[in-house]
Amino acid sequence: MERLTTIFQHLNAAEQSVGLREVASLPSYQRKADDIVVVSALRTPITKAKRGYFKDTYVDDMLAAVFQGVLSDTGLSASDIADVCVGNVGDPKIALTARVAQFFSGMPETVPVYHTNRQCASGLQAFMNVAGSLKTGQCDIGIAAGVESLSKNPMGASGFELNPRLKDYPKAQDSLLPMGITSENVASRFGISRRAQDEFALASQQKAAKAAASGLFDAEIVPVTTTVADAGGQLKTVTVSKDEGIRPTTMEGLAKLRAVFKEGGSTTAGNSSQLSDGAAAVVVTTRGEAAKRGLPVLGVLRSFAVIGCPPDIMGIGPAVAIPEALKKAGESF
Ligand SMILES: CC(=O)SCCNC(=O)CCNC(=O)[C@H](O)C(C)(C)COP(=O)(O)OP(=O)(O)OC[C@H]1O[C@@H](n2cnc3c(N)ncnc32)[C@H](O)[C@@H]1OP(=O)(O)O
Repeated sequence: MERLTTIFQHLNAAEQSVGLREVASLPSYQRKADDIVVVSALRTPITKAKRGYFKDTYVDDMLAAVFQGVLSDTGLSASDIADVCVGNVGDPKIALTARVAQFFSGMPETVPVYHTNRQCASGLQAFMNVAGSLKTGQCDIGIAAGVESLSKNPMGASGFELNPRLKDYPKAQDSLLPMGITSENVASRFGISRRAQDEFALASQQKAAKAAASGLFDAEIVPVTTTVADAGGQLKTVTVSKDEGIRPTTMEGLAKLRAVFKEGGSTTAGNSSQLSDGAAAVVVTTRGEAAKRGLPVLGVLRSFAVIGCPPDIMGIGPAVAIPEALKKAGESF
């Protein structure tokens, strides 16, 4: 009993230290030793593809930076990590890249690494894969990561042979649509005006600028030292520690931008998600293991849901899946 009380005190202390008390006070919230928790979460800065500081950086270098970051943040030995899963969409060599990154980061060969692809949610799926391994007792501590370099691996359905039978399957054809067109489809199908999109973009820029100016991102960003070629092809060494997508933005400035994907459309460079390069990683374990090792609980897995949606409006995915995830967690909104 005394041991249980001590563990419970550890659990409380860990959560209070990261301000999870409000969540912990929800009626449906019960702490259990086998809860899946995040004890470290770090990312590289997010840079502009093709023109940003990571345009010449290899995918494995970005991944290695976040692997090293979370290992040093937790103080865990690399051999404590029982499994690593990397979410990625665009790198055709990700199976090799992920293994290379592991060695760059100093993790020994005994740590297995694999990858998963659930499109834009690949990093989240990597987290769920590690959570599943923890739940089935395959491992005690794992790393879930995500990485994408649109500089090195541009998006698009070019460069491979398409099955001619696609023409008979409209939804299969829709799966090849560029994200910008799916954005136009969402806007017209759900009546989302250009103004509403620009207002959202402005609010997003303002929130990001405020958070960056007050240093809120600093603790989650791993500065990355890399090389970048200038306009003349000359390589220089830089240490990148800031996101590149945040820029001074006004409604007037946004209103001047033309639609990029469709004549008369409403998706512009200002209200689109930027083409980016970057990586992120979390250390995932159980609440009991975190308490044993004195690691802080930064987040707790309450539920997860995956639901497919029409591919020509794929951007609505979260609107379909989040209610289901909340239902599974016993919450509503
Ligand atoms: C891993 C991932 O990144 S997945 C997500 C990828 N996102 C998508 O697929 C969504 C679709 N988006 C896209 O394809 C691209 O963002 C595009 C094609 C719309 C725009 O790409 P780019 O031309 O590279 O955009 P870029 O950021 O350079 O902006 C172009 C111009 O628009 C203007 N602009 C962009 N944002 C703003 C803003 N907030 N306010 C005012 N002007 C702006 C600027 O004039 C800018 O030129 P500048 O950089 O010289 O100032």
